Amino acid sequence: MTTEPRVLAPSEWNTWYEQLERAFGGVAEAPEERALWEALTEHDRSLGVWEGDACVGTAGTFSFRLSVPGGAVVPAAGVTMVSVAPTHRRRGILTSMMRRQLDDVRGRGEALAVLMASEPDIYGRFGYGLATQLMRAAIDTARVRLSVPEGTDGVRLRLARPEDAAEACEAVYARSVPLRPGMTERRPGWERLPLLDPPSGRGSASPLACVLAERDGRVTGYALYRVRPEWEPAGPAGVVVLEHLGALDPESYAALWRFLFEMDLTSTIEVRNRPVDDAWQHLVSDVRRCGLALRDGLFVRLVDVGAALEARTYRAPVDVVLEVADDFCPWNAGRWRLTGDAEGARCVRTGEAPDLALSVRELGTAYLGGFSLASLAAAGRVREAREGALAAASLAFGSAAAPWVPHSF
Ligand SMILES: CC(=O)SCCNC(=O)CCNC(=O)[C@H](O)C(C)(C)COP(=O)(O)OP(=O)(O)OC[C@H]1O[C@@H](n2cnc3c(N)ncnc32)[C@H](O)[C@@H]1OP(=O)(O)O
Repeated sequence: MTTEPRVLAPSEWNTWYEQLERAFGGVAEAPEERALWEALTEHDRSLGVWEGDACVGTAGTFSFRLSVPGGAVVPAAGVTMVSVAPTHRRRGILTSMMRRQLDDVRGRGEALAVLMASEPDIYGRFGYGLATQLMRAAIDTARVRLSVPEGTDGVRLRLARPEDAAEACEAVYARSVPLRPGMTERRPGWERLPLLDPPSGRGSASPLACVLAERDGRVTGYALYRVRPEWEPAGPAGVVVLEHLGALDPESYAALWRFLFEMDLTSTIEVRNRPVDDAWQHLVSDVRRCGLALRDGLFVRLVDVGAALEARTYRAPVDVVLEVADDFCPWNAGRWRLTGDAEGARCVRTGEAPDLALSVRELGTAYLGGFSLASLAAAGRVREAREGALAAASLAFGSAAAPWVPHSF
């Protein structure tokens, strides 16, 4: 008999995780990767559905702190490790876990839940909206030239072992978090994620390598990368695979990219996950030869509409009444008056006439400023009831930097 989801006991973790691995195809993760996810699992926030001793459903939650427009870093439930046994699919087990999980998140007073989806089609029904995109690229460095700003030559580059450089890289990362919505503060243990480098995950590429940018003896940027040597009849055609890059100023940023561009015996940089507004696009001579591609990134769900809309700031003054539909979390449904600007915001229940009507999913999509309310309205997903309200709110919800999540979870 299938029971309701219940909280995971630490001793059950192996059985629970085996169910997750099976649902993803049954290929066992490398021991070091498994060990890291075990260490990061928050047992008291992880749910299992059991049939006797057999685990048939899993869902985890990480206690993230997420950057939102305006620079505040706020609690957010990071939904993860979701699976249902192939023998038990499509009979409502995921729905029961989503129900319990969102009730728990609400009980903890977290206004946001976020996730990265294995398939984008799954989570809209639970009120999650696609809020960020990530950029991929394959840059033809044999044809594309890079122009760097003045001062770049003053940046010193130094190779380091990734483990030895981790503390300095993390310090750069930490300073970037409030500057870009969607980034998460790294809680203890998470600094190991960018260093994860199991041989089975490298393909024919090298182990992870690290280059540091330094100015006046201070680390001002880093890149974690691999090299995949390849040879063609006409000569070398190696690939630089960029895993992570962070920099505190334009010169350090450009010096790191120049390093990647000029690597001997390579002619491509493979970019796996960068923000859509990443600045290297303005340094290259021919963006068309950079093989740009977009993919869905973070999905956001407002668990408490009022608290979530008050947690961020707004690029322009806004005063708007939102009529929100929310079937899965009905405590959010109804009218909210949002007033705010770049300094702060208030969002309270109201009985006034609505200016915009939308579902909580659209609010999630617009929340980090990565997609505009105007584009959602053009798709018929936001309805304007007062002329001018859409343009004003759309402007206010924007973000100076495109929201982005630097890693999967
Ligand atoms: C954040 C993360 O961890 S993402 C990882 C998600 N996990 C995976 O992709 C692993 C492989 N897949 C699975 O384990 C399962 O198929 C799950 C978890 C995706 C779905 O579990 P189920 O218990 O079958 O879902 P459930 O029966 O509750 O379905 C609820 C609704 O979602 C729909 N649905 C479920 N899975 C999918 C899917 N992959 N694509 C589209 N719709 C889906 C169902 O059709 C159903 O729709 P309805 O309400 O209109 O009838």
